[in-house]
This record gives sequence, C-alpha cells and structure tokens, in this order.
Amino acid sequence: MRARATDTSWVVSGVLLALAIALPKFASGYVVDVGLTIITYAILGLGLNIVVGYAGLLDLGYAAFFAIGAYTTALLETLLHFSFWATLPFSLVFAGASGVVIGYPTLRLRSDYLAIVTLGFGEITRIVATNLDITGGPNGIYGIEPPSLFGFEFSSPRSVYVLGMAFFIVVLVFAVRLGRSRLGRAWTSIREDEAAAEAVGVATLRVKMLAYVIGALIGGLAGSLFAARFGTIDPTAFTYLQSVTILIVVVMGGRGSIPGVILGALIVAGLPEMLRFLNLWRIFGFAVALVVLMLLRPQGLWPAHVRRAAPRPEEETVAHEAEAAEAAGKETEAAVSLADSGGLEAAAARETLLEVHDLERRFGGVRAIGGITFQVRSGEILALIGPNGAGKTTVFNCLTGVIRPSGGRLVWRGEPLGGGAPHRNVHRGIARTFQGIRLFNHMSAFENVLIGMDHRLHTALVAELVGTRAARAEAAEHGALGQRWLDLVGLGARASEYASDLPYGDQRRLEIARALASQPRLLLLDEPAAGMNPTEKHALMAQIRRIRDLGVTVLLIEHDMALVMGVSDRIIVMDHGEIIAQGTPAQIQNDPVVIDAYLGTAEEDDGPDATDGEKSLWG
Ligand SMILES: Nc1ncnc2c1ncn2[C@@H]1O[C@H](COP(=O)(O)OP(=O)(O)OP(=O)(O)O)[C@@H](O)[C@H]1O
Repeated sequence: MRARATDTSWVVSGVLLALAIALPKFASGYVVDVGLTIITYAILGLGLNIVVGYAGLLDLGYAAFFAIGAYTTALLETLLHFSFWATLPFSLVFAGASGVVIGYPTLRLRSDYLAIVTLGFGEITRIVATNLDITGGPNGIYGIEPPSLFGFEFSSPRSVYVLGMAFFIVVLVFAVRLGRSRLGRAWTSIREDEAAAEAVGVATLRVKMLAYVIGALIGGLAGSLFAARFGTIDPTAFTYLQSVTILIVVVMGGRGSIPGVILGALIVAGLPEMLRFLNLWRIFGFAVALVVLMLLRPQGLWPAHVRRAAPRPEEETVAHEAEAAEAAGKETEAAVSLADSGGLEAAAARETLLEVHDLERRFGGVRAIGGITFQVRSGEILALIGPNGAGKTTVFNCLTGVIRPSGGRLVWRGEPLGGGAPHRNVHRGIARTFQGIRLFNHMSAFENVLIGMDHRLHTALVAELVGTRAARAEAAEHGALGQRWLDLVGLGARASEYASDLPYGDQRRLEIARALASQPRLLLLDEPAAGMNPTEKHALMAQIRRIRDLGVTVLLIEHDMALVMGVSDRIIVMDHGEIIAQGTPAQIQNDPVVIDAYLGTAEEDDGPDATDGEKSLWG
C-alpha cells in the first residue's frame, strides 16, 4: 500500500519535472521569465532548507551568500574576464569560506543568538557591497557576459531557463541524497535534541557547520546564476527582505520538506505575478494570505515526512534469522559482535577501566561533588546510590564530558579523560542514558539506534551520497547490526515505529539500545527503572546482566534498592557530594553510616511523594 503511494508520488513528481523542463517549448516569454525566478527561489530554498529545515538553525542572513556568489561572478567576469564557468568554483569557495568564518564562532550559540548574528552578517554584506568602489557602490556592476558552452551562448531568457533548470536538478538530487544520508540523520537528531545527539556520539558542532557551509555553497551557486541571468547586479537584490523571502519559501512550504520548498518557491515567486492585476494590493493580499496560512498550517503546506526508516528487506531477513536462532535456543546477543572492541576479553581480564581521583565539582557556592575517588573495573556492574541531590548525576555529567570537573583527575584505560566535546567520550567507549528519557521522538526506533552507530561507519560521506557499492554494503551491514541491537532489548518488531509512539518502558529500552549501539566499554545508566512497573523492572535486571555478559561494564544510578541489590557486584554510596561507603550489596545493607544517611533523608522528607527506594531502604 505504502509502496504504491510512493510509486504514485514518484510518477507525479516525474511528470511535473518533465513539464517544468519543457516549459520554454510551449510557454510565453513572460511565463518562462517567472519560471526562472521560481527556479532561483527553489535553489535558494533548497539551500536554506538544509540549514533551517534539516538542522533546525535559524538563519536570517542567507541572502549574504547569494550576494557573495553574485558579486564573485560579476567581479571576476568584468574585471578579470573569467568565463562564467571559471567563476563558479570561486563563488563556491568564497561562499563556503564565509560560511566557515561566520559559522565557526556563532554555531556554538543558541538558536536565537545565531539568528541575530546571521541577520547582522546579511546586513553587513549588503552595506559593504553598497559602499565599496570595486562593487560599484549602490549602482552595482554592469556588463556581465552571459554564459556560453561549446559556442552556445545562454543569452535568451529561454536558454538561461534551461541552464537554471540544470542547476536546480543538480541541487535537488544533492539535497535529496543528503537528507537520506547519515549526515541528514545527524541533522535531524540535532534538530530534535542537540544535547542527546552529542551524548550519543554526534559531533554536533561539525555537523551544524556542514549544514551551514553546504547551505552557503548552494546560496553562492544561486548568486552566480542570478548574475548571469540579468547581466547586472546591485545591492537592492540582497537585502534583509530577500533573506526573509527565502525563509518564507522554506517555512511556508514545510521545513525539511523538499516538495514543500519547491511549492513554497512556486507560491512566493509565482503568486505575486498572478495577482499583478491587483497592483499594490497584491502585496497586501499576499501578506494576509501568508498570515492565514501560518495560522492554519504552521507546519507548512507540504510538511516533511517524519523520519520513519525501517530496516531494508535484507536487514529484516537477518533480523528474522536472529529471531529464529533465538528460538532455537541460541543467544541473539552472541550475534552482536563486540569482538572488535575487545569487550569480552577485557571483561575477563578485569582491568581497571576508569579511575576517578579527587573529583570535585562546584556550582557557585554549591559543592555538588566534594573530591571523590573510586575505580570502575572492567566487567562489573557498579551501582552509584544516594539520596536526592547527593551528586550522582553530576558524576555522570563529568564522566561524559557534559560538564567540566572543578578539580581532580579522570583516567580512562590508562589515559587522562577530559576536555573536548562529549561525543569524543562516546567514541572512546563511554555511553550513557538519561534520567529523563531523551530520544529523538520524530525518528523511528531503528533510526534512533543508527544515530548511536553512525560514527563507526568507514565509508566516506561522498561515497554514501554517490551510492557506491561499498557504501551500500556497509549501510546494509550497519542496518542489520542496528536491528540486532533492537532485538537485544526486545524491540525488534517495533523498529519502524516513532520513538514517541512507544510505551514508556519501551522508550527506556530504546535509550539503552541506542547507547549500546555505539559499542561502549562502559555504559552509564541513569535511573533506568524510573517509571517502570515491577514486571518491567524484573526484565530490566535480566537485561543489565545480559549487557554485562556481552562485555560491557555498567555504572548504574538507581533509587530502586531491590534492583540495585539484585543486580550489582559493588555499590558506592554518596551523600552530600561525598562517598560515605562502598562494598558489596551485603556490606552496604548492613552499613550503619548508609542506613543513617537514608533514614535521615526519610525523616526529613515528610512529603507524600518521596521516592520509595529512599524511604523503604532496600525495597
Ligand atoms: N547545573 C547545575 N547548576 C547548579 N546546581 C546544580 C547543577 N546540577 C546539579 N546541581 C546541584 O548539585 C547537587 C547534586 O545534584 P545531582 O543532580 O548531581 O544529584 P543526584 O544525586 O543525581 O540527585 P537525584 O537523585 O535527584 O538525581 C544538587 O544540590 C543540585 O542542586
């Protein structure tokens, strides 16, 4: 059924594209001219869509890249007599380089600050173009030669249309392939939850930079086409209003949706022309229509499909084989190879995986961790327990690189750990789940897991975009392994469901699968049983043991004492940022200092919703 709908939409898209290509054959010169304007906005919209739609970064100065491309072509053609084609690489380099220069410092900022900086960049670019002599000041640059290829000159509007259409098709194919690639997946994860994306191994700053720079390249390309089309440019074409118009193309069409962007371009560039008989009123009418539209369809006219990728048939076959193997009494997880990370071997060796020396963390006057020292040995299940506010999550945040310790040392497998972005720690083998579930809700369960694995891919992005045999083979292998991680936590059959549609317990399991998919040496579980019913907690205990049996060391924060006592090899008890006891479950249960700390909490806390684990001690 779904396949048929997809086939139909391909056929419809193909027919529309063929009609658009053939437009100069049957339409008037005026219609072709409007068509070329629509194409220019569609190219610009596709570029900005990568930034705003895919990666969720608000850019209010996109016209700056359009201007850089246009001025580069105009200057190189008129001053240095370059051909149009020879100016193209320079347009791309200058637009891309400006993307890097503006993006690198600003992409660390939150989205609203980014919007202000990009707005400023757009205006500065326009003002510079208006005031420099070399750019012709307010009069701009005249006499830009039309492009020619093998003796054919693209001077008539119809021939420039054909050239514009060729540019559009290249950008379209590129944007579609990008959206479906691992980079597209990473952009979506950042748009959904940037901190979670970083915590599962996405190099968020680099990935955002790529969105910004690729968007800039496409803007530059559109600028060159614009200069070639008119033969003259001036700063009025690159105002703030132009940036907003391109943004309207994306937002009105549907952020992240390629058909939406094309529809947006059709409306933004085509509708005012159709309403020309209304004279000035058309602008008013257009503005009113826009407001009504945004009220009625804030998601855009043709919203993006929510990512719902599921394993491909060959991957499903592997998954079913795995299920069959399980039915035959073999362990599914045996199929999940940790051999390359040496997990099982290391577990057997019981090496010291992590050393924490005098770890300290202050928040202003609050000493959340007060100089604690402990070790994590490979292959153990170590629980970190303590009353609310004891500092447990702060320890996790220091270990994962989310926050920097105020003092002390972390040693990971003999090497200092610290500094650098959190994704680096994931790549080094430390994965985590969150106290409050942080899945990528508008992605399938399968894609959530793939995000955790993507940094392990070897094929280059370019090979993936081109679709080389090696890239396809690796992607299939990658998908099959992703399916196995889902099987491992019992979610194999729900691979194609949106994360947000899963029941609470399944969401917790999916978070574990996503963390495991990065093939960590150490898995940090932050209150994994929170909100689970007794049956689910029981299953979770078995799951944690299975994870350990795979060779993954587990560091667990949990308030449910029955679970902690049932599953842990060792327990560390924290209170007020200090370690007050450590030992086996039996030792901890009988430790008077621990009992005191917990009973103290229970007595102080008379509220009806105090955690069971704290009040009843060992459950
Ligand atoms: N970002 C922050 N800014 C200021 N104070 C913080 C911050 N994070 C934690 N704290 C403080 O540090 C202390 C330890 O908090 P933390 O969340 O690590 O405790 P916890 O043991 O994980 O508690 P819980 O079991 O409730 O999750 C608390 O007093 C908390 O208010």
